Amino acid sequence: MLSHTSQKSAQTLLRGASRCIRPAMTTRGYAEHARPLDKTTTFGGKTTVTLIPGDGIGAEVSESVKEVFKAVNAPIQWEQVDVSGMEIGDKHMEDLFRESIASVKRNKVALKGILHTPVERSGHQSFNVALRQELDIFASLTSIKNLPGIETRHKNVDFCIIRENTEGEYSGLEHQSVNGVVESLKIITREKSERIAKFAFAFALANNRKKITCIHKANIMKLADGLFRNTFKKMAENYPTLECNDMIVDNASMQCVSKPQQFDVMVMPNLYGGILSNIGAGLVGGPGVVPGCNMGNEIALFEPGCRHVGLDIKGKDQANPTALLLSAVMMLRHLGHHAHADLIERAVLGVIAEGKTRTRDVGGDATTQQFTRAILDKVEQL
Ligand SMILES: NC(=O)C1=CN([C@@H]2O[C@H](COP(=O)(O)OP(=O)(O)OC[C@H]3O[C@@H](n4cnc5c(N)ncnc54)[C@H](O)[C@@H]3O)[C@@H](O)[C@H]2O)C=CC1
Ligand SMILES: O=C(O)CCC(=O)C(=O)O
Ligand SMILES: [Mg+2]
Repeated sequence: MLSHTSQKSAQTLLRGASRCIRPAMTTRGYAEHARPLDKTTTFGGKTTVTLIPGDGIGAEVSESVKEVFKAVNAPIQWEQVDVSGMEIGDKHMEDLFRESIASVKRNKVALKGILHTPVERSGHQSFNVALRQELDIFASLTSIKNLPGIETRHKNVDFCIIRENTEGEYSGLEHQSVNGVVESLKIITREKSERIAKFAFAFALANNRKKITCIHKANIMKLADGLFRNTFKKMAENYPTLECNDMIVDNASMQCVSKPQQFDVMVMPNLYGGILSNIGAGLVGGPGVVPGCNMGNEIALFEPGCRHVGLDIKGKDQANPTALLLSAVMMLRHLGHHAHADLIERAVLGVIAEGKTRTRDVGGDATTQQFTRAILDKVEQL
């Protein structure tokens, strides 16, 4: 049984989850999450969505999404905020960051690229992480699925990574107690472990998934990951129809690259999600093809599932826009625009399956613009 206070928050969450998650009705079986649609900003049949292109390849792949949305007449009005994580300490950027948060809070739905966080500077919190914490978009979802046409070592890969998005190793609490000794705090709370476990089970049921694996390192972090794992196990008692197991993160990484078909839904603390979503992306074609989203009780923010900035190819017209396009497809489904979502998805997957026009990351030589053009042509044919 859950404690009294936890029961209360679990009940709140239950209400949130039941309205937050609707069954998938998708051609690819992507999760469809939803928040009450009446809270979106909709005028004249168009829903206003915050667009944060981000750094690196963000501008180019966002351009691709905008072109495709225009071609299919998707009922979306973009509210674009060009915030960047590159300019540390810049007052204008801090203002834009606040503006992006205000915009997402207002619109409740966003599409986002990735903001860069320089490794070498201290005293600068990642805008990506700050955004997730401030908006309390606590559940990160990455869909790892083979795309027909992209040759991979493993076939029939289809699993979802659900990652706690607001605490754990990303708490940003570090200090040097004495010179040469750094303490970095990982925060795991029962409340947030319960809400992510609850989310994962509700998600699995709503999306006709059969099995949930909790990933942890409770053999070493007995208190922190022990709490995460025990909370998951308690929650599992409420879901007798779902098969549950747990796995240490080291083994899970090995299992992922050797027998990925054993996984269906995986739930885990923050950093393990970052690592496993990257391993997962490697299984199915790389960061350019994996979509994702971040869900809160009211806000949904869609962004590429393994969150790469791509500074090295910025402005070179080489980026694969598929990850952002498929994230945008998830967003359209979230908003109930199924016909537009299906059309874009069929066009994107159709071009990939044909294999004539492919970006370099998946073995071709097409530019971002050529790949986008091929999708637009495909839309015309469908
Ligand atoms: N460095 C940062 O500022 C941030 C890093 N991260 C995380 O750190 C990890 C590694 O990040 P980085 O080293 O910055 O990786 P990165 O952004 O340099 O990406 C790695 C490689 O994948 C390629 N790539 C990524 N997306 C692509 C696309 N759509 N099309 C074609 N090629 C693409 C890049 O060009 C690059 O060669 C990731 O897991 C990411 O989630 C997350 C947010 C910010
Ligand atoms: O924002 C960052 O700099 C890193 C965040 C990260 O690793 C992630 O979003 O997966
Ligand atoms: Mg990461």
